[in-house]
Amino acid sequence: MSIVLVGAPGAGKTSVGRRLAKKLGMAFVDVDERIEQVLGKTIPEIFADEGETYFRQAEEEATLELLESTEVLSLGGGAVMNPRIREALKDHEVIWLKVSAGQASRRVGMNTVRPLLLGNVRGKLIELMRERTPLYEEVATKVVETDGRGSAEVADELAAERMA
Ligand SMILES: Nc1ncnc2c1ncn2[C@@H]1O[C@H](COP(=O)(O)OP(=O)(O)O)[C@@H](O)[C@H]1O
Ligand SMILES: O=C(O)C1=C[C@@H](OP(=O)(O)O)[C@@H](O)[C@H](O)C1
Ligand SMILES: [Mg+2]
Repeated sequence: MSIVLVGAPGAGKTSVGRRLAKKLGMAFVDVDERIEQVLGKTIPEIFADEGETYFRQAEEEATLELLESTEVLSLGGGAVMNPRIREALKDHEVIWLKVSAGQASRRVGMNTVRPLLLGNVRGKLIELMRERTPLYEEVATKVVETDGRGSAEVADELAAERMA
């Protein structure tokens, strides 16, 4: 059973997952980073060259495989849209890092690393969250509020609970 981090872009999945795994002495993989390694391209390049449908297929394959083999796994924000991924998550500990659209947009800022947010970052986050919040809720076995808290604090709290 893996520890899996889900939530909107900017929730802190990548940063909290990495720190949590380090504290617990467990292996960590970020699905987006794995996809970038395997395809030899960045996420924005994959979206630009191959399109979102291709990315989602690569995401499904990587996520389902890593769920079987990784101790701590950070998913991409849109992975929960996939019913096969939601089904596979039933066998794991799934931590939903909750964040407001305001905080998430401040965290991800204007950078171009997230192609789906290009243009109006806050508006697009609100839209994504409206669609995905019920799905994060559905798959989560634990919910952690991250607004107003640093990623290190969130990770340290999760690690402490786990080691208690
Ligand atoms: N709790 C937090 N408070 C403030 N900044 C954060 C927090 N969690 C993450 N960040 C910052 O927000 C940005 C996005 O974090 P990241 O871990 O990539 O999120 P995700 O993988 O959920 O999209 C990074 O620059 C990270 O340092
Ligand atoms: O919300 C999404 O659909 C996406 C979120 C990104 O991951 P983060 O949530 O780690 O930013 C990445 O998988 C891709 O850009 C698509
Ligand atoms: Mg991430």
